[in-house]
Amino acid sequence: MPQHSLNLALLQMDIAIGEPEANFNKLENMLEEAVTGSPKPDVIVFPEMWNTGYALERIQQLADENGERTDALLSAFSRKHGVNIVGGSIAEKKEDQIFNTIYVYDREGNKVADYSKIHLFRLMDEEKYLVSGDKIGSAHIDEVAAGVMICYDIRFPELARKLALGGAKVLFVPAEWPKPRLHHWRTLLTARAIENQMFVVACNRVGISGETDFFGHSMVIDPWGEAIAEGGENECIIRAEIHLDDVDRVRRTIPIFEDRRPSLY
Ligand SMILES: O=C(O)CCC(=O)C(=O)O
Repeated sequence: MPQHSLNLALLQMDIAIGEPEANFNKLENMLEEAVTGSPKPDVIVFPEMWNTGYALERIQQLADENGERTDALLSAFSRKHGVNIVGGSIAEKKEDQIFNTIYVYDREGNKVADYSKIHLFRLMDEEKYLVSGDKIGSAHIDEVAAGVMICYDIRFPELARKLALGGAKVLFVPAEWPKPRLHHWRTLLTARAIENQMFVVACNRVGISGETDFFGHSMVIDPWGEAIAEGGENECIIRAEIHLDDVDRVRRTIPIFEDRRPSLY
């Protein structure tokens, strides 16, 4: 029987650019804080590229080789604390290729899904240093069907729709989304929630890296488009409880999935 509610903890962290050691330490501290605080989370989420930040010119040296260090930490932590993890994303090195990849863990420490960002963000030169993934990301978290995507991916409504049509009721979005585009961030996340009648759980970073200033504003948005939690611009843990029945209720109220006309578009 699928779980009917999930307690979430979003680690809205600052990221030290090009310093995996500092970032692993920071993450471990915030993970401890997340599981010792109340309510204990069912799912912990963190931002995009949390291990290295956008140190793209040195990414070949800095990226996690086959994700081994990340896997060791997140697998052990999720098993020890019996918690699901949507592990932000990391710079992951496979042979000489670098991917921007999310790992998802269940409460037993099993890696149940991975997803490498499929839309690389040219404004931040991602396409010059990273290789895009070639599959979409979905997972079951305590039997709840979920989709995962990364940052710029939210500008592609087809992707969220495909995940929703595949059954997803919750969409997790690790991000490093900078100023000045707060209006885009909030609007696009809210639109993905409303049009797909799903929860959107988006975890952004805070802090300044070089000339780029990240505004945080991590959000949990319900299937009616209301923000039920939103961070400010400081490092913090954002907690929220989501009730999965809300998805079915909204989908019954305005049955867009029955009213679609895919033969016409
Ligand atoms: O689409 C945007 O405005 C921001 C995207 C971004 O920063 C990213 O994908 O890393």
